[in-house]
Formats: sequence, C-alpha cells, structure tokens
Amino acid sequence: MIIAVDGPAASGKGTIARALSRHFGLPHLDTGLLYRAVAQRVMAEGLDPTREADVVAVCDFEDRLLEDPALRTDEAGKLASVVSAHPLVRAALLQRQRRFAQQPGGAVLDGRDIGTVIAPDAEVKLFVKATPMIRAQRRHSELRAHGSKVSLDKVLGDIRARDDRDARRTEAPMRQAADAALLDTSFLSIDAAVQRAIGLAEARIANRAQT
Ligand SMILES: Nc1ncnc2c1ncn2[C@@H]1O[C@H](COP(=O)(O)OP(=O)(O)O)[C@@H](O)[C@H]1O
Ligand SMILES: Nc1ccn([C@@H]2O[C@H](COP(=O)(O)OP(=O)(O)O)[C@@H](O)[C@H]2O)c(=O)n1
Repeated sequence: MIIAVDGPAASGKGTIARALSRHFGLPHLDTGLLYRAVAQRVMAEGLDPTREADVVAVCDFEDRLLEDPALRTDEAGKLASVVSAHPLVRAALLQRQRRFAQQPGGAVLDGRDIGTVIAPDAEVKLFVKATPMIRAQRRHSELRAHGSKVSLDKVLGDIRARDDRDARRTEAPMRQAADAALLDTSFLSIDAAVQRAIGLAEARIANRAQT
C-alpha cells in the first residue's frame, strides 16, 4: 500500500506521514529532504542555483546526506524550492522516489507531488493544508527552538514566496490530486490531526476493499 501525503510548508504533512508510517508499519520518505540535499550541495560547492545543468550534476548523492541537520535550515528550504523548479532536477530525483514508493509492502511518502506525479496510483492520498499565518507560527517556533533569531514576519514572507514558487512552477506544481482527501490542520492539535489522518486513510482503505 502506498500512502501519499502532500501539502505546503509546515502544514503538518511530515508529522502526519511519520504517524501514518508508525500506524501502518510502513517505511517513510520525506521527499523534501532530497531537494534540500541538492540545495545543500549547491551551497557547499558555490554553484549558481539558477543554472539547471550545474544543479543536475549534484543530484546523485548518498542517502546518508539526508541525515545532515543542516538540511533543516530555512536557507536550505528556500533554496530547495528554487532548485526543485528545474524539470531536469525533478527528473533526476524521480526514480529514487518511485523505487521507494514501489518497494514490496508499500511506503508512505510526503512532499508536493507524490499523489500527482510520483505515485499517482497511491491507494491513500492526503493533501494537508493550514493557513499561511498558522504555518508561519509553527515554523517560527521550530526555528526559534533550534536557536534561530528570525522574525515571524520574515518566516511568513518566506512561506508565501515558497508557496507561490511551488504552486506556479510548470513541472509537477504543488496541487491537490483530484482523488486526494483534504485535511485542514489549522485548528487541530497534532494529536487531532493525526487521528483525522488515520481515520481518512482507513476509510479509503475500507472503501477500496469494497470496490
Ligand atoms: N496540527 C498541528 N498543530 C500544531 N503544530 C503542529 C501541527 N502539526 C505539525 N505541527 C508542528 O509544526 C511544525 C511543522 O510540522 P511538519 O510536520 O514538519 O510540517 P511539514 O512537513 O508540512 O513542513 C513542527 O514543529 C510540528 O511539530
Ligand atoms: N515532493 C517534493 C518535495 C519538496 N519539494 C521542494 O522542496 C522544498 C522543501 O520541501 P520540504 O518538504 O522539505 O519543506 P517543508 O514543507 O518541510 O518546509 C519545497 O518548497 C519544494 O520546492 C518539491 O518540489 N517536491
């Protein structure tokens, strides 16, 4: 069984995807980390992120890079959304994600285009959203907890710019798949959002078993 969880920054999709992975006993891939890893290599090697061919050249990296805490910074997230707009960068990361999705027994993946491009046949698809201000507050607390002094206004501005870039790009833009269930976490606690996601997933699974 493949579970696809998509949505914008700090909507709670990673929290939900990890909880679904535990609940159903499936391996989980945070696909945003792949783009963050590419961004990290672009920074480390002093490359120009707008030069598609140069970025493609750093798309082949080992899994252990995904554990680097530097990938979690705001800069890496922002640059990830610049490099992820290049069609050839997306193509270079596609098979890695499909292989993970199609492993025997299934998997949970979260990102922007899992339900639309990576695993369009996923049995369960969720699109997680929350208002930009609530997402900015969540990301702001997270960054503050890691020692950043960034202001809420700056985080909100970055989130809006990233939403815009991710939704407007021509290749695999962020959007809700036609058959994805929408989950608005704006006014839900983490526990409530997770319970709602498990309920939606189980309803989908039961529904498919009947048809
Ligand atoms: N429903 C929620 N209510 C409050 N905080 C949440 C909720 N869901 C997630 N968070 C917190 O918001 C931050 C971003 O969540 P995360 O799951 O990493 O989002 P995403 O993967 O969409 O970027 C984390 O600090 C997480 O603990
Ligand atoms: N499947 C995916 C996942 C992430 N991304 C890009 O990678 C960036 C960082 O993704 P992320 O999921 O780590 O970001 P957060 O939602 O955690 O802030 C996004 O803004 C997208 O531009 C993508 O294009 N496709």
